[in-house]
Amino acid sequence: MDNDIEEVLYDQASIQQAAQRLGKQITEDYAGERPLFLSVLKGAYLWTADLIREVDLYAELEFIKISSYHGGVASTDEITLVTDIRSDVQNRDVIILEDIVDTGQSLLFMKELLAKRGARSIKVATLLDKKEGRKVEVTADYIGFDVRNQFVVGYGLDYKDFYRNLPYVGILKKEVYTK
Ligand SMILES: O=P(O)(O)OC[C@H]1O[C@H](OP(=O)(O)OP(=O)(O)O)[C@H](O)[C@@H]1O
Ligand code: HPA
Repeated sequence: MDNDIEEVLYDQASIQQAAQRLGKQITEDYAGERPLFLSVLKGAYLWTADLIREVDLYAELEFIKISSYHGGVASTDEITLVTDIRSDVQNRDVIILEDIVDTGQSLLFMKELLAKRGARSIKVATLLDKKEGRKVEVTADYIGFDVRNQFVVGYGLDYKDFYRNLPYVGILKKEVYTK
């Protein structure tokens, strides 16, 4: 798998540091509150595990699964809710956990869904923010790293459902997805 990677951008140690930085920030910002962390599967599973352990709050964790990509590098405008949560988000302070915000369409979908269900506040903690990729206007509140407009994989992020288990985030070689 390593041979398919052009460049390693963030190794496990830097991701750990980002989780510590954001976890501390969230702990301060939500002092005395009981936020609901909503992790967006599949991509956010590793980042969720890292970040949540750096948060010193009575926090709940839920997982939701949506799908925006059809296994390739190009995005689609269609987002589908694959697996919903059971808990009630009404009047809750929700923190969405994402691995990456790219076009912003997945995040917008999530924010609209939570707003419709009556969440009291909605914030977003993402490992990666690819601002140049935006097709819709949406912002993240807690950002691990800003990435350039390149296709990245690893640490939860996939290409055709592979590479999620790489212990770092890296740029996928172009020839891998153009061949
Ligand atoms: O900002 P966007 O362009 O919408 O892209 C970001 C979303 O795309 C990826 O999920 P994907 O739908 O590929 O599912 P996955 O998490 O199961 O890989 C990623 O995990 C984000 O949720
Ligand atoms: O760069 C990316 N890599 C993997 N999945 C993604 N989903 C949106 N952007 C990306």
